[in-house]
Amino acid sequence: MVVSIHHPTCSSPFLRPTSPKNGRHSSRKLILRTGILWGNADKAKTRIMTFGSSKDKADIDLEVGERLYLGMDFGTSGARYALIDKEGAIRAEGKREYPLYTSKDAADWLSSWKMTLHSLLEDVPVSLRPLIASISIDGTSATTIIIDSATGEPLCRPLLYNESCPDALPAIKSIAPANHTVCTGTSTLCKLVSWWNSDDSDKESALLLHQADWLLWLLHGKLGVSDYNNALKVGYDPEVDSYPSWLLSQPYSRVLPSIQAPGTSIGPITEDIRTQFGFPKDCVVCTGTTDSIAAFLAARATLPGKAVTSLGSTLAIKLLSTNRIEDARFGVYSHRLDDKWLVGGASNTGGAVLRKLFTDEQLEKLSEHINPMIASPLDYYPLQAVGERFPVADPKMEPRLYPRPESDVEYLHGILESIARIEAKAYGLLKDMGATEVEEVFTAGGGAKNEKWTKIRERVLGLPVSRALETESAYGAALLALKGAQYQ
Ligand SMILES: Nc1ncnc2c1ncn2[C@@H]1O[C@H](COP(=O)(O)OP(=O)(O)O)[C@@H](O)[C@H]1O
Ligand SMILES: O=C(CO)[C@H](O)[C@H](O)COP(=O)(O)O
Repeated sequence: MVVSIHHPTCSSPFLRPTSPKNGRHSSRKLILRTGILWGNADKAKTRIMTFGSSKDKADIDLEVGERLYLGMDFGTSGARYALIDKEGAIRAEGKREYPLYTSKDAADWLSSWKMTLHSLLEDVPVSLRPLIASISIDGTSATTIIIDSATGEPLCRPLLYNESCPDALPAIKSIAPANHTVCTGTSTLCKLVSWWNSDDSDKESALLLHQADWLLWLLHGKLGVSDYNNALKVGYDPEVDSYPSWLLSQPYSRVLPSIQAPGTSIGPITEDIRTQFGFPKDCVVCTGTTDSIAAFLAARATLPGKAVTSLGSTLAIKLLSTNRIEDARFGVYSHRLDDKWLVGGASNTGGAVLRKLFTDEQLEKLSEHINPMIASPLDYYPLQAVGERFPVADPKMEPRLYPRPESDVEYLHGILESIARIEAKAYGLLKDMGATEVEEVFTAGGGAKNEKWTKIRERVLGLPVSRALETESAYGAALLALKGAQYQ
């Protein structure tokens, strides 16, 4: 039985850039690969010349009437877009850092994400926008936004993917099955229950959305729609395609969004945004997914035993398995991918720790001097702050990044090797819990470009490790847009 919870649709919000609120506006265009579209009107083909890209592409021909598909990734440290054709070739891509907005001395993430969405749409080449048939977005998992469904205004600040609300855990453990995915402080359900129990605002028209849902709502204007990947951590059961009865019987269940499969057409882009950016009348907006699932989709891994490690700000692992496993005690859960399961979890270790110590340029230079075939004797647990989600779910776990050697090359080697050991522990845990055994690992995210790290990981994992065909989650979101356009 599918339970759908419908919400009144409030007036669609305008996607207008909000002026920085007492904060710096530091958004800037970092990389833009764009195209110049020209062609002889009576020619069957138009020609695209890309310039300024890191990958020189030959002239690319677009069939007259061909359509394009736009994916956007709202990750931890910034957002990207990828525009692809029906064969999956990239026609344009770009990225933006999040501008810093503050409100009452706290980060104003909603203004930052809204401005970044506007900037990414502005970065899409004007000449290609009329060809865009569909749009989808991925966001960080369990990033929770609670809004007033009558006005669209937030009822509290967004709670980010790695924030924890342990105060709600006892209540959740008393209703959910033992060690269920929601039984961890960083789960979306913990964030919802913590707000429900502590916030005295009027909850009558409250509605929960995930980051990707909220961004997509800005484009399609229909409130209360999510996907079964983003909804996993609020308790949705993708196996039976409904919220479980133990959740629906709770008073706060009425704030839950209705659920579609990722890459499902929700409806047309709103007229004001369509005309503002020059999208075609038949452009549809499709449900999204989470950033690490989008990274898996981008890697195009289709066989059980294939895995994707996302080396972004965090270390997120996705292994394609024929069976579902979950245990909140270790931060292990399974996302549905059609008729199979993406088992894994997300650690708080990863690139964000590196970025606090080294710039990307320093990482590149220092890595040149690392011999990946020699094991580092240094044993760290690289965390930005106290608390780990996976493969050990311990909110009190302390970062361990000392002793620091004189040589930064040795220090970086130790950190990269220590993160590789955490990755190996994670894959070993999944095998012990009965998931399909991993046989090959593809790498996504910013760390995928580090060939020395790839070699270190191959040695530590004892498996073939390579860079994914496409390493950006935005590409995976574009594949969801393509899917949504094809199965409207
Ligand atoms: N050469 C490199 N070696 C290892 N890590 C790198 C390198 N260059 C960038 N990174 C890391 O990649 C991360 C950014 O990856 P990205 O996928 O953009 O993150 P996210 O999407 O989570 O914001 C940064 O934390 C940075 O430290
Ligand atoms: O670390 C994160 C942000 O980058 C998210 O937690 C990541 O998306 C993993 O969550 P999921 O496995 O649900 O996709």
